[in-house]
Amino acid sequence: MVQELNIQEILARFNHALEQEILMRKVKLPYACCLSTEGTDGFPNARFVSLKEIRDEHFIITGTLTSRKGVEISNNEKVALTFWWPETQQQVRIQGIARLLAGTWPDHYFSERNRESQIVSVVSNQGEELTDPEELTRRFDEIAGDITAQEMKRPQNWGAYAIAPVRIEFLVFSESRFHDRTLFTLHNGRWSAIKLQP
Ligand SMILES: Cc1cc2nc3c(=O)[nH]c(=O)nc-3n(C[C@H](O)[C@H](O)[C@H](O)COP(=O)(O)O)c2cc1C
Repeated sequence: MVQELNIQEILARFNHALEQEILMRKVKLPYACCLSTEGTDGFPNARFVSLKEIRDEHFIITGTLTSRKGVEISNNEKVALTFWWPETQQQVRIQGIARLLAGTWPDHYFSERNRESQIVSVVSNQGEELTDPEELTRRFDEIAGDITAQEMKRPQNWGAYAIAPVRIEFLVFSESRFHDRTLFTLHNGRWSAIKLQP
C-alpha cells in the first residue's frame, strides 16, 4: 500500500533514529556513512565520510573536491549514502543528487573543523601517492607550530556537497531476518512510502 507524506516527516524519522543511536552509542562517529559514487572506470566506488548536518532537506558532506570522490561526483551527481547504526540495529540507505555548495557555505564548514584537520587539508594532496611522509609531517609541524598564524584559510579544492534525496530506505534489523523495511520515494515532487519484504 502506498502512503503519501512530506520530506519533513521522513527526515524526522531519520533524526529520531540517529538520536536513538547517539543515546545508546558507546563508540564514536555516529555520523559516519558510506558515500558511494560511480567510478570513472565504471566500478562503483565507496568510502566513509561524515554527515555534517541535514540542512534545508539536504544531507551535507564535505571534503577534497579534487580527489576521487570529487572527480566522480562531477562526472555523475547521482550518489548514495548508507548508514549502519549498530546499537539500534538500523540501516538507512539514501540515494540522491549531489550539488557543490557555493557562496560562504564551504568556508563555514571549513571553519567548523578543528585546527589539526584544517592543517591536514592544507598540507595533504588527498589521494595522491605518498612519496615523502616526512615532508608532509614537516609541513604540518611548521604550520601547527606557528603561534603567530591566523585562522586557516580554506584550500580552493576543499568544499561541501548538498545531497538532495530521491529515495530513502530504513531497515530495522531483526534476528528473525524479518527485517522491517520502509522505502520512501520522491516522484513528481511527492514523497510516498511502501513497506518492502525483508
Ligand atoms: C569514519 C570516517 C569518516 C571520514 N570522513 C570523511 C569526510 O567527512 N570527508 C572526507 O573527504 N573524507 C572522510 N574520510 C576519509 C574517506 O574515507 C576517504 O579516504 C577520503 O575522502 C578519500 O576518498 P576519495 O579518494 O574517494 O576521494 C573519512 C573516513 C572515515 C573512516
